Amino acid sequence: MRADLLLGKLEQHYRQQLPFVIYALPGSMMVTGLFQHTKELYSTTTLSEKGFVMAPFYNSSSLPLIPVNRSEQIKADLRPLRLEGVHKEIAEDEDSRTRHIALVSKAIETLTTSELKKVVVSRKQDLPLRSFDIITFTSVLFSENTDAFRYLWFHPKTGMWCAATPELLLSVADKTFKTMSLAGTRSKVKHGDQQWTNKEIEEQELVTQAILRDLKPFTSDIEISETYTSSAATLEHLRTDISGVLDPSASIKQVVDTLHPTPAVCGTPAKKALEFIETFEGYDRAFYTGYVGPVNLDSSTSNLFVNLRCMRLSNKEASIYTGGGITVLSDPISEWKETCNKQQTMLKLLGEFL
Ligand SMILES: C=C(O[C@@H]1C=C(C(=O)O)C=C[C@H]1O)C(=O)O
Repeated sequence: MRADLLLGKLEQHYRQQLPFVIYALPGSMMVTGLFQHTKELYSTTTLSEKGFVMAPFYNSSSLPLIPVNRSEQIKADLRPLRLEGVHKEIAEDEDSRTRHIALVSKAIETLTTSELKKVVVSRKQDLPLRSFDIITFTSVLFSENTDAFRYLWFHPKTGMWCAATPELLLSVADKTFKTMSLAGTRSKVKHGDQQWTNKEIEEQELVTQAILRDLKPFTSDIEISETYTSSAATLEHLRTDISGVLDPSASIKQVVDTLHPTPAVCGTPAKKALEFIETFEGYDRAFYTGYVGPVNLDSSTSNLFVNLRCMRLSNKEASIYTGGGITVLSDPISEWKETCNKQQTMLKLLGEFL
């Protein structure tokens, strides 16, 4: 019943172009929806309000927020409405391929001749939709990739965005925190039990070290897991879990501002990587590689995820955003393929609308 109620509310809000967000934490089919009463664009500069935040990649002091006290909150178990995605191949776009390979080659050249050690480069692919039905789409989004954090956000000022992201940026409950270092990508089917290459091991280690360095001033009792293989849809990544205690004086915003953007989505040194991205990537990442999630909800816990395996949607078009970390050991053609593989997570949700 609650599931029908939630989806009914969603359809009505979308028809009226009223802001809403629905989301589910990794491993859960319990979906929370926040349905804002008016079209106003609320924002936060401190992450101290209760609500759902949607932060862009590029530094922005004011972050879009759907506040709990301006919304109706509905929770529902979406298990009864389970719906599988439909796999549909799309043709490789030659122009995008040429452009991405040139971008990766430029990155490798810059890495060899400067102090830049890693840079994450990305692309956006626009796909026309034959039709779009928000209820079917939502059912598939929340049925697939249940290990990921899934959300669907709509605001008339930002458009509609969704993701099924495997990457936690920061979760905080009672001053204890969790985060992860996630990098290195390979296809699950192809590699089976094979070892990871040095390129991937080094690339992920760079991310772990940067996170530990950035957290040091605010934290104590840090625990670091072994680095292990973690699966995300058809892909696998290298992952290290990091947890500990936040200093009583540290605010979530302070910690997030030092972590974001991590070298998993930007590079290292961060400033140089950002300069490269701004100069050569050639498009606006908008909310891709920003962070999203509930803040100060459910007994004051916050769960922020990196906005990956995401897309922007309208009734007519989907724009899928994907990228990958480049080091001097990268191969441009493999990097192109990696972005195509990463697109599969979102493509499977679009299946019947393409
Ligand atoms: C940039 C993306 O993913 C990030 C980059 C990875 C990589 O370079 O191997 C792996 C996981 C993510 O941290 C993306 O999915 O678009």
